[in-house]
Amino acid sequence: MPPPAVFQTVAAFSRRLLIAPETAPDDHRLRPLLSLSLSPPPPPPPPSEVLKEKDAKVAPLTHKEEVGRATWMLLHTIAAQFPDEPTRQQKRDAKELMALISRLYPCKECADHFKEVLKANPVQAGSQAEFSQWMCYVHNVVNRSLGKTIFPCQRVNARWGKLDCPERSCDLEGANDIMPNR
Ligand SMILES: Cc1cc2nc3c(=O)[nH]c(=O)nc-3n(C[C@H](O)[C@H](O)[C@H](O)COP(=O)(O)OP(=O)(O)OC[C@H]3O[C@@H](n4cnc5c(N)ncnc54)[C@H](O)[C@@H]3O)c2cc1C
Repeated sequence: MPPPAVFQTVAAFSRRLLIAPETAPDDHRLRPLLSLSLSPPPPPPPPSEVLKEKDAKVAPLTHKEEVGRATWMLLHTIAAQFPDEPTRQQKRDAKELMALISRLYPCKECADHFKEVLKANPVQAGSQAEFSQWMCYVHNVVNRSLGKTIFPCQRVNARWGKLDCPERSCDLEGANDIMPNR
């Protein structure tokens, strides 16, 4: 015998409240802990549909803002991990990295603007502190041009500190380390 109409209404309402409308029904993170559903759960979708839904959720970065945030995260993290006493090669690498970003950054107007920023502010990578302060400075130049808040560079180590890797396994070797200067 089907459940009384009042229960069906409550169950339908609870599903609408507890599961975000744009959420796929199999997204366990957003499923309610307690569902009032009286009907058995729908059968799982065929594997091909699951793939399509997952693909949609991990769509490639397409927005300028997302690419920007991801790039700044990488650049500030590289600067935070940069050796206190870099080798000549590491100093060259830092300059080359920034030059490559200014040529290959996937937003032409951003790349062109960043070339100008680099011309006016040549890379300073004589030490970890110098490189991370320089990175903060040029990020602020971009922030200013976009009307964004200026970041206080004295707080850059608090925002982008050394990675917490076991036994400092993320640290790069520098001129001061066992490996000789390249
Ligand atoms: C090289 C480069 C050039 C770009 N040029 C352009 C452009 O010309 N036009 C455009 O529209 N977009 C450009 N972008 C993207 C833009 O800078 C932002 O990344 C994007 O708009 C998203 O901004 P956001 O406010 O989320 O934070 P973001 O600016 O991406 O910053 C990410 C996080 O870094 C921290 N942060 C902010 N400022 C600093 C700083 N000075 N030092 C250290 N940490 C800081 C904050 O915690 C912030 O949340 C560029 C990105 C890069 C990497």
